[in-house]
Amino acid sequence: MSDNVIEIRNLSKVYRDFWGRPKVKALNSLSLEVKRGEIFGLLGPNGSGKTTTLKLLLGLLFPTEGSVRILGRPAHDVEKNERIGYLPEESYLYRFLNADETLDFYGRLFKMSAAERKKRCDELIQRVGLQGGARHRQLKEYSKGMTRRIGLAQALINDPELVLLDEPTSGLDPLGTRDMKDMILDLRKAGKTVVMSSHLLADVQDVCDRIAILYRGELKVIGSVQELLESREETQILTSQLDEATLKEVEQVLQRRGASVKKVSHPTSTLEDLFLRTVAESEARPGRRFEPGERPSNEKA
Ligand SMILES: Nc1ncnc2c1ncn2[C@@H]1O[C@H](COP(=O)(O)OP(=O)(O)OP(=O)(O)O)[C@@H](O)[C@H]1O
Repeated sequence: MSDNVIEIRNLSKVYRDFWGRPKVKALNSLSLEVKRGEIFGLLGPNGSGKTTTLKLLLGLLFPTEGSVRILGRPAHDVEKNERIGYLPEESYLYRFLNADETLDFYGRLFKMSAAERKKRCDELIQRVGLQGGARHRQLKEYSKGMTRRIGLAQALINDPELVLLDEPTSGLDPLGTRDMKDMILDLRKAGKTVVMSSHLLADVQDVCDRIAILYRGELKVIGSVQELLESREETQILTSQLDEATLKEVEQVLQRRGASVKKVSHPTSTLEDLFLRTVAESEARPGRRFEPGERPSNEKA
């Protein structure tokens, strides 16, 4: 069997107006593959065709031209959707159900037995962090972050091989974002394939193995994140703290070899990291306040 979970060939989509006249060319001759077990990111500015691509993969839209094969089947084959999970950009869940009832409802759609539904529901609620009181509250009372979590649980109810996530981290605070990213990485560990669209480039960089950048419906860049971002003209060496004399010696060695030191600095961590450490430290020690310029230690609280 092919290693490609998704094969898109020369895919175009033209949206038509009420009278059937072409209105918008949302995708123009897109070709790409997604391999089994990878996390693939679809990037692009507003209106570049990301959601259209995801909907074409699900068979919710018909292509104007080209073909899509997904899990070895044509995209219009509805049976393949039993092996796919989908988190849409906007939540379409029933507002008056609680988390348990929501997952039970979707479990029934997949014809799962009552015992199976109960087991899967417990597992997923735990996995997306909605255990405790949240589980029994109606979704209309949920925050954005909680809504995204139950949306992900719903997308995973059928233990899908392929998960399509439209803007999974949009509207989440840094804690929710970190959890969502960890949940996506867990899916890869479990051998699933994930395709996600996002505007949030740092999130994509953190989790995706490969990305494609679309612009006005056309594929502009595709490749592994590592390869695309790596600078091959420079070398970076990270060492323990060096004193002035040692630095001078290193510089002299490099000069003798025809190279030069362009920058000497201390590595910085990310703002996400600082934020998460501050929250963890505040939870662990509620009375603690940091002086201006002071920060929580690098050790995980
Ligand atoms: N149902 C529709 N009818 C007409 N035009 C549409 C329809 N859906 C999308 N479009 C148009 O197709 C183009 C691609 O839209 P799409 O939603 O796929 O982009 P996107 O990359 O997901 O954008 P965003 O980042 O804003 O979610 C846009 O110009 C959009 O206006």
